[in-house]
Amino acid sequence: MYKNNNNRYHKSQSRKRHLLCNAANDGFCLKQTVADVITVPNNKQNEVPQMSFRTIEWRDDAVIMIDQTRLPMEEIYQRYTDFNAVAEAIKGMVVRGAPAIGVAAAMGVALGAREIIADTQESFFRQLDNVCDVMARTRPTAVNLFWAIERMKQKAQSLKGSPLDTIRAGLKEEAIRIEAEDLAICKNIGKHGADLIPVGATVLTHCNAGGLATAGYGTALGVIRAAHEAGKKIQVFSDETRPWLQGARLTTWELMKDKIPVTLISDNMAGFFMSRGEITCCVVGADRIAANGDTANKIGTFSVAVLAKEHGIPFYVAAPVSTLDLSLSDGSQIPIEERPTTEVTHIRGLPIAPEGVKVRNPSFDVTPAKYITAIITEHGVAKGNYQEELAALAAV
Ligand SMILES: CSC[C@@H](O)[C@@H](O)C(=O)COP(=O)(O)O
Repeated sequence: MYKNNNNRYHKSQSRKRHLLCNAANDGFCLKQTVADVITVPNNKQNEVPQMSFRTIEWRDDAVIMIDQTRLPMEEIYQRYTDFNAVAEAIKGMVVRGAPAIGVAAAMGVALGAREIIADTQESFFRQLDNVCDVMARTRPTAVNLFWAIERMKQKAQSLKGSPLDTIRAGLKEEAIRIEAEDLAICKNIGKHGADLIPVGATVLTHCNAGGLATAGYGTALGVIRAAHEAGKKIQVFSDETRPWLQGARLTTWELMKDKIPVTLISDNMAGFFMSRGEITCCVVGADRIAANGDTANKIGTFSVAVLAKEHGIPFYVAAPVSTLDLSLSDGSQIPIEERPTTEVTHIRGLPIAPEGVKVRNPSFDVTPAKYITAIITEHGVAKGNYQEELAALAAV
């Protein structure tokens, strides 16, 4: 048995204020009424002073997430108190990016634990398993989601026998801890990766592996941020990343906010700029990395990696060790999500293809390890023998 209640905060860029809206309607802010005014990037438990936006946070027993379906046109913060709605938000890309959906799933489990009405431990744990299953069915490729759910299950098990409110409080603390750790992890990825970026480099990135895809700072963009903070005077080329346009909408938005020089290109332009010597290196994120280094990331990453190899350009993957799936010997075993065909046939509701056309929409591809110059993690950099080096980094 669960309770349900969700709200939405709207930061109108023109009016510069935040509105609390009822999320039970169809999702268009114009129809919503002003119920409250808040300052959004503000969590006393875990300040993120250097980020000008907040991807996800636990506040006042609710999960607040920036709505990534609306960026860059509107900066809207959704408020969730129901785990089913968090699951829908993950599926619907309100929150996205492997580490960020891990944090969202953990917070969803913590919300679910609060919603459970149970007389016995058995009933509580049975219902908690159901909450975890709902979270696990959201998106199949990013292993961070399953890693975070497993961590929440282990936390609950460690508190088994305690009063249910103690277990609920423990789960909330664990979810907040996962978020805080993710930010620290991204900073360390940045530290390890920045050395690989030459002074004055033009760095190509694909999709969004930034603060929006994590608890803040980012993985690939964490490396770029750290190089920028070190004064290396770099610039970024951002692939638009069809069909969902994470590069055009999100990477450009967050880099421009941070005043890191960025140029938007369409996906089919990468080879042109590489052939002219205008790209120094590539840095991308990852959704799942197999034991041999094969890496699943946003669809189109593989093509960029092949082009980079052809032009002798280093191709780096930046990811936390929670993205490693050492149970898989190679990338052929990574499950690839296929998303709705309308993401390909439509842009913002407008059709761009004939009605009824046959469509495929795999959301990720796998880049074989041979195309990857190095994998940058928070524990260090693997280059060469991924089998051994990734296992060693995971064991730190
Ligand atoms: C730090 S995020 C790494 C990856 O999750 C990212 O590159 C990516 O592919 C995101 O895909 P998305 O479908 O937007 O969730």
